[in-house]
Amino acid sequence: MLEAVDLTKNYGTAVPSLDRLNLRIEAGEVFCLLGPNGAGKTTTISLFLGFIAPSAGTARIKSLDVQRHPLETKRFVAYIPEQVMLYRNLSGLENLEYFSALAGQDRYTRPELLAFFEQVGLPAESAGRRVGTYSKGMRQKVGIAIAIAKKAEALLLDEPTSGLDPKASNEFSELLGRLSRQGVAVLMATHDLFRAKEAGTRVGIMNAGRLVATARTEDLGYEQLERLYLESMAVAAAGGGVREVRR
Ligand SMILES: Nc1ncnc2c1ncn2[C@@H]1O[C@H](COP(=O)(O)OP(=O)(O)OP(=O)(O)O)[C@@H](O)[C@H]1O
Repeated sequence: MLEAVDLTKNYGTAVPSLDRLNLRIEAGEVFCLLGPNGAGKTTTISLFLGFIAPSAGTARIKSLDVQRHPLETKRFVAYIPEQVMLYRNLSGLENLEYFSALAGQDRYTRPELLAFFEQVGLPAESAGRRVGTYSKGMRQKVGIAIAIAKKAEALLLDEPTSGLDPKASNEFSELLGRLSRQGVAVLMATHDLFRAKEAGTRVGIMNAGRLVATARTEDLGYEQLERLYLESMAVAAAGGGVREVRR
């Protein structure tokens, strides 16, 4: 569903920002990308979104090369950054209507739009309110509602829960779980090991542009994940392949 084959981005620096990433995320998986600042997480997401072109290798969505099929692949994918970009002066419902229409969906009726709102746990009372009055957690939920309305088959998220309180963050993770159970492939970059363990089906740890370890979250306790993360920093410095941790 989401596939990186030897995906590389080099801005002309000594160390590539992304160095031969090989990764496959199937429909229904939530893959959490962990790693320190500058590891290459946002670069990976930007390549899948076609915001930047790879120096080598391929990013594919539903087997289509993102570079060769920019319009088709954009239709399949939804993106939720740290701050979901919405029109502050439009209501939540108007934003939802606008962005789903932009994604090529037929116009939804008001009850249909309200149903998307309800699905993501946004109170019906807020639907007609200006987004400028929403909390961050509410705006992130509008982002998920847009992904659902857009019928996205892949969801890319870059630190979507940063700055959310634990309850909002937990609700957000539950929504991701629900989307994945409906067959959406999810790739989420995060610094939050706890959230990755809770929300993810798999984790990948990056450092200095390289994917250095992967594991299924069901195979690791939180403390083991933290240990793997810390060990991965040393492994990256020493070089080598991807460490796949299995129970
Ligand atoms: N336009 C650019 N020109 C040059 N270098 C860049 C550019 N964009 C990113 N980089 C470099 O690529 C590397 C990877 O950056 P990236 O933003 O992917 O890291 P990240 O893992 O998302 O970090 P963070 O956790 O801080 O968001 C960094 O060293 C960064 O400085």
